[in-house]
Amino acid sequence: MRILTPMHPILAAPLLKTLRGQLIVSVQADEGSPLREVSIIVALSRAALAGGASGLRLRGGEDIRGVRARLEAEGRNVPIIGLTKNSHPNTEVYITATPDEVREVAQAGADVVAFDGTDLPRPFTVAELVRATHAAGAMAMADISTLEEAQAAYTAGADIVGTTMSGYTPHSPKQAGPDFALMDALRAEGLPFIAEGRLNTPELAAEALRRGAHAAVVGSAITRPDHVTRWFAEAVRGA
Ligand SMILES: CC(=O)N[C@H](C=O)[C@@H](O)[C@H](O)[C@H](O)COP(=O)(O)O
Repeated sequence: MRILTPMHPILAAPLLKTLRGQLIVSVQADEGSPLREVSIIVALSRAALAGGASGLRLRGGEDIRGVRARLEAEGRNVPIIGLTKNSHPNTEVYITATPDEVREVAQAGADVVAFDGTDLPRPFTVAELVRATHAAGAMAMADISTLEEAQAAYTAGADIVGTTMSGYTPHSPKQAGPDFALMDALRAEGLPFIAEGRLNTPELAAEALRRGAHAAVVGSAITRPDHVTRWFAEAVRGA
């Protein structure tokens, strides 16, 4: 049986309500990937929705516009979390780092803008990115790597945090699996969160929900066949 934490007031927003206990699929193709084409991102997104995803996480204005247009043509209104990556030079912060990027993502059709919510040296504060997001009419998701960053993001006005960056900042633990300790800490503090990062099996995604995640974002295991192939190839070669 699924155990969910009691509904936090912040989660009463209609969009977050529709995502409660649901799977969100991240559909991103990195530069150099054979999948780096808008039409492929659209097809992968439609496949994810056909399989039961309730929301999508997409990167860059082009992909967001492409998927939004196709879904609208089909009469479907699917929640989209949007972000940019590596758009701002000279910073370690690589997920949506500036108000301009926030606006690009929101104007392309994202309902939620995901941005870096870590303690890394950054060109704009989390509060500035929250303000830009709200001014653009979207909800603000801070991608964090620690409990302290989550607390600071909520203080700065974020609507939700994601565990996305755990394992990708120098001050968070590197691990092969999801950061369940971070999820437990967020839950213990009563902070709502979306679980994201290395939820590589259905069991791990379900476990994240049992540990109080509002929703689970899965990317690589569903939409990066090159990564999944590498997991298999390495296992086979090491056998
Ligand atoms: C750290 C970072 O850059 N994460 C990115 C954030 O959007 C994506 O590359 C990930 O695919 C996404 O977070 C989902 O995670 P996973 O692919 O592990 O299921």
